[in-house]
Amino acid sequence: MSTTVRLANLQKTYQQVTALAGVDLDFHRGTFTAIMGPSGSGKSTLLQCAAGLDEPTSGSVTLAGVELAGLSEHRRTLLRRERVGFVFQAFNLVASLTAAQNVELPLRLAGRRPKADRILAVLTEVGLSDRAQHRPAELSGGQQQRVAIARALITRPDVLFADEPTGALDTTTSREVLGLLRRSVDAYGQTIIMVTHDPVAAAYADRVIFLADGQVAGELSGADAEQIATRMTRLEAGAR
Ligand SMILES: Nc1ncnc2c1ncn2[C@@H]1O[C@H](COP(=O)(O)OP(=O)(O)OP(=O)(O)O)[C@@H](O)[C@H]1O
Repeated sequence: MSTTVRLANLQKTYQQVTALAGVDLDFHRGTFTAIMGPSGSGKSTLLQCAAGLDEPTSGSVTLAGVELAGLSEHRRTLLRRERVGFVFQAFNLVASLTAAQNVELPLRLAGRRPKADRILAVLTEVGLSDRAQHRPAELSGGQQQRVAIARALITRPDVLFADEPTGALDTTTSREVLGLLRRSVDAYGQTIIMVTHDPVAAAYADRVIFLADGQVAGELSGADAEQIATRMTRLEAGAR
């Protein structure tokens, strides 16, 4: 199995606070991984460092075969633009642009000319072919998140990072969005790394990594929501 993202002895310290205390993880191509852990355990820091949005204090991040340490800010930006997709809790769509224009944006930023049929195909994949000309304010939260996923997938990124992608959605809409992420893994071999607090969301992943105090505190593969919730309860009680 080929590795898309490799973290080696990753450490991150903010002033006196240790957010990551030596994390070693490999994320394989075409797999869906959830990152869980108590509040403050380092999940967002891990995601930010792995995606090249933040610099670790020490250790190494290799993304699609490229070592991030020592890359200039410009090279790092290009790598993110070409290799990485992002989905956030707050959707982060551009309010003045239609769904189709939002989806086109990463291609335009990369200097590529978007093809209308390709944009429509991606919007169709996320079930929004009839909403291409609607602006974010005219869409429900779940629809906005599906536009954000289409925007993240349009460049066919090596890895999609998702930070609490269902945090602002109700249960039914969350399931739709998670089903969509799962399908992108199964149908296109997308690689996904997702931070979540929700054991039901994590159960859509192939593997769940648990963090505690900035370190890997265990993992589960193919677990259901109940098994994941049980492990989380133990971690939150301070047990490893
Ligand atoms: N910019 C910063 N400056 C100082 N400390 C920070 C900063 N960002 C994060 N931290 C600290 O690093 C630790 C890990 O934070 P992080 O946000 O990665 O945790 P998390 O697991 O994502 O938490 P949550 O589930 O509450 O979002 C925490 O103790 C946090 O207070």
